[in-house]
Amino acid sequence: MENSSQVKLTASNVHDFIFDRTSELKAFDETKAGVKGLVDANITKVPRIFYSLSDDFEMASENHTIQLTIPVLDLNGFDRENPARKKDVVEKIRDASGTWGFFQVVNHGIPVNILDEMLEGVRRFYEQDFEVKKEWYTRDGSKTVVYNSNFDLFRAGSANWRDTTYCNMAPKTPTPDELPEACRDIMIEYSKQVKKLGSFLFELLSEALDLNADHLNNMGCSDGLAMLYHYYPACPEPELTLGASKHADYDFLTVLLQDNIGGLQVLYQNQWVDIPPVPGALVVNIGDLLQATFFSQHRVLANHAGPRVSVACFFTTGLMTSSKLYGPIKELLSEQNPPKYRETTVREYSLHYNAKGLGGTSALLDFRL
Ligand SMILES: O=C(O)CCC(=O)C(=O)O
Ligand SMILES: [Fe+2]
Repeated sequence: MENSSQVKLTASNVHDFIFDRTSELKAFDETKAGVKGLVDANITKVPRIFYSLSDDFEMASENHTIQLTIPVLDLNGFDRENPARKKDVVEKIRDASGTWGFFQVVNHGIPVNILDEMLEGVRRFYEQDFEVKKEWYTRDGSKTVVYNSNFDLFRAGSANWRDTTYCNMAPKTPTPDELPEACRDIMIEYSKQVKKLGSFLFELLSEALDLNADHLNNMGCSDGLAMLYHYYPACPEPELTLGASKHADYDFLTVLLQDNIGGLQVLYQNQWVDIPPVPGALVVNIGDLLQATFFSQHRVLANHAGPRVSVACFFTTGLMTSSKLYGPIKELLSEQNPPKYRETTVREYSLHYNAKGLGGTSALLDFRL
């Protein structure tokens, strides 16, 4: 018999039982304090807007059957006059890019004090006085510096446990007074160094693809550099949410600097594999626009141990408004290797990616031929 005190769900009252997600998202956004603001307010429970969808947690890291690690490549002693050494590095890059879409590099030429100061600068930015920081909070993508929590807050299935700041550093570098005082000098210095390293990596990647060394650089792959610095506060219930949902990057190549907390994982043959912090190393990952057959999908776990900080430098193109088409590299096509994706402009691809947000199916799939 039906219990009369039990309320029955009907078409007219169903909305009372489904939490008003949009209002909660809006309220959170209006605080301009991000996830860090929640933690500073000493919350002990993760708000529902951050609950991950179940398929985000599919294939949890506990299910690992074999212990795998992505390759760590030593760029030390790399010398154009030393063909044997060069051949070795190029082969390793070819291997790592083809199987993982990810590798780490050590002895990459960026001094460790610059890496440390970059991470320190990111901490200074997020941990500064809230009244100063909130002036940078915006969802207006035309601003030089865009700080907010979850660029896809109102589009994604679940919000991520992190705050992010976005800034284009090349081809046009902002002047220091356009950047946050907490980290302006190091943003300029670090991105200069990453740009140099990026051109070098594109040379190696070109050779790994059996192209002329300058092919990818000539295509404009290293002209544009977007810097994203993230802050993942310690999470009271890391089993309920993610620092970053599963995604691939929308660029040609990403150079990522992470601190020593950990949590970054790459999806490899249906398993989540940890990308452990290696002192002094930078993580390199192939973005969608350089992707041929593999998706280098990755995510970041939320963590009791935070805050965790990281800096992702996205190599795009200097020509965000250009109609230049990127697609299968003609030199690499053959009957056995037909084109898989249609051509697109960097602008079209970024807009499509942005509209989809993180956590869903890969944006690249929508460009399959
Ligand atoms: O914080 C990290 O380790 C990863 C960040 C990331 O995946 C991104 O910015 O696209
Ligand atoms: Fe990413």
